[in-house]
Parts: sequence; structure tokens; C-alpha cells
Amino acid sequence: MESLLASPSAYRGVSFPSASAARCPSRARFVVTLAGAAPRARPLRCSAKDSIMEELAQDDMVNAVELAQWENGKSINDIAASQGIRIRRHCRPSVPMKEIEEELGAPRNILEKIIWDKEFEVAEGHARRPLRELIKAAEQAPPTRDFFGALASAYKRNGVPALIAEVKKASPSRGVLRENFNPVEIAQAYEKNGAACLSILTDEKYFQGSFENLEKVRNSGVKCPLLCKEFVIDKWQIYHARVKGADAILLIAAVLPDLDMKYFLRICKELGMTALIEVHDEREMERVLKISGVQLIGINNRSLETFVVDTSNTKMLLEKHGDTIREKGILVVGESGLFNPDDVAYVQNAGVSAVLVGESLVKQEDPGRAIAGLFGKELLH
Ligand SMILES: O=P(O)(O)OC[C@@H](O)[C@@H](O)c1c[nH]c2ccccc12
Repeated sequence: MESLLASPSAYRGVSFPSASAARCPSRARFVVTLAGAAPRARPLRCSAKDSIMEELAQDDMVNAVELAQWENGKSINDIAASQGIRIRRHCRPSVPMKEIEEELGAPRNILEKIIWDKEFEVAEGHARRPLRELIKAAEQAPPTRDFFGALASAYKRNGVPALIAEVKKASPSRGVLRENFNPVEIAQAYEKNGAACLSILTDEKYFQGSFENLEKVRNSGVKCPLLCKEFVIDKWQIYHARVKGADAILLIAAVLPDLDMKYFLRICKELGMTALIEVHDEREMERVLKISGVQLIGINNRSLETFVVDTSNTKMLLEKHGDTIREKGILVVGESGLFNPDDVAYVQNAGVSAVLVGESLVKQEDPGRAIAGLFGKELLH
């Protein structure tokens, strides 16, 4: 039996010994070891490339860009860099961070650090709960709520951008925002005061969030659609979010190459989830506008690499791309650094239909009442 071992070194540019064997493993069972998992063998047909892609894509550990690198011998980081993505992946969650840093150097910025840690976390997730099990659980989960629809109708109803209110305890740039943090109480207060949707941070290490918070809010009687605010690098996380009650998920263009973006969008569609695609700069916006099926784009005013916040970023990107966005019926969310009615009016004039706000609400004693302060008026349900 011939087997092809995609060792972690594949990620550093060393691909298959024979590309044709990779494409046509007729004699073979295809063995994939990624993310430190035990090798699993699976028979593959070699008749059509698509069917191989499809079968591989169903593998617990494999995402679209990983397939592409096997196809053409490029490393995942080469593919990302060719699209202007600066965040590198280590793709070696079974190796201690020290060794990774010896090879790649220290993470270049906080986002890269978060992603490197996320790679370890996701591998643990796979080991704890295999994808197949998660997919079954997702099939049985209660149906999703319409995140996109809730934003569109709130915007119409109120004449100000619809609010996605964020349940956020802390952030790497601002530290702890609220000591006495009760996610369910905050979520209920947001809903009562007119939030269209809620965003629940689930990253533990840097934002002190959790999937438990997401689950608790979902089970608390809150009706608003919920965004799982995660650093998604693997489809496992999308199914996990769905199982924990998410109706929407964040996909960050600074992290995900186009193929992964497309693949994850397809998974979201199958699960009935909305994807909020986050961009920060011109290049990311251009990439994302070429991807079909994008409904919701978030423009982050904060760079996740430097933490610099600049609301004119939203204006600049919409001046340039507003026409295309309108033609495509895409709805834009203004994200981060919004504190008062002037800030909201500024991004609304720039063309956003929704805003994503955390700090300025969660820091106030009564986060629910803070909503009327942010908009300069009460929001209607
Ligand atoms: O707290 P603020 O400045 O209102 O920002 C909220 C939200 O935009 C921010 O938390 C955010 C936007 N994109 C992200 C990606 C990951 C983590 C966090 C974020």
C-alpha cells in the first residue's frame, strides 16, 4: 500500500514527493496527519479532481487552502502572502511554541500571536470532539435566526444603523473593560434596549470570552440572533459555534486566504448561518468583493495588527467601493471605536447600515441604557 504522508513540513513548502500521485492516489489510501492528529487512512477515487477535493474536504483536519497547497506544491503561507495576507500560520500544533519560534521567529504582531495560539486550541478541540460528531450535533441543533434580516429590518425601522451589541469583557488593547461581568444580564439589557443582534466574544485567552457565555446567552431566552466572535481558521470552529447556538460567525480577511473564505462561506450557507466578513484595508476589501455569496461586510476601524483606531477608514473604503457594494446588495457594518451619536452619524453618512459596538456600552454602569446615549435616541424593537 502506498500512502502519502502530508507531514507538517508540507506547510513549509515541501509538498508531495509526486504531485501526480497526490492527485491520483488510485492505488492508495490517503493518509493525512495534520494538527498533530493520529493518521487516518481513507480510500479515494481518482477519477475527478473534484471528487478528491470533496472527499478530502470532508476530512476532519483539512481546509480548502490546505488542499490547494497539495495540489500545486505551494505552502499555505505562500498562498496567503500572494494575496497580501501578512499573518503567517505555523500549522504545527503538536510542536511546542518554542520550537516554532526558533523556526519562524516570534509572532510579528498580536493578531499573528492570537492565530498561532488558536492553532493549538483548534487541534485540542478536534481531539476533544471529532468533527463528525460535531456535524451530527449541528444537524440536530435548533434552527438559526436570521442575522442579516434582523439588521436590515432594524435599520429600516429606526433610521439609524442597526446595532450589533457586543458582550465583551476584555481585549488585548484595552485590558479588562468590566470587572463585574455577567454575560446573560448584559445580553438581556442590550436586547431590551433595542439591539438588533448580539455579538458574543468566545476567545478566552485574549478577550476573556467563552463558548459557555455563548451557550448561556442562547439558553437565556434572548431572541436576538447571535454572532460568534471568534478567530476562525478551521471549519471545526464553525460547527462548534453552531452547536453552541450561534446564528452568525466572523471571518477575518486579514487571516483567511480566498479559498478558505469561500469554503467557510459554503459551510455557513449549509448551516443557515450568516458570515460577517471583516476587512480593514483596501486590498482586503477588493479581495472580498470578488467572492460571490458575501452578504455582510464589516469594516473594522481598528487594525488588529497595530490596534490603531481610525473611523475615517470606513469612510475611505466606502467612498471607493460603495457603488459595487450597493449593486451587490451587500450590507456594511461599521466596527469598533464608536462612542457617541456623532461617531454613529459619521459612519452612517459613510454608508453603513449597522454598527458593532462593545467598549462604549460595556464600560458603562448600565450597558442597556447606554444604547440610547450612543444613538442619541431610544431604539425601537
Ligand atoms: O469595543 P469596540 O471598540 O466597540 O469594538 C467592538 C468590535 O468591533 C471589536 O471587538 C472587534 C471587531 N473585530 C474583531 C475581531 C476580533 C475581536 C474583536 C473584534
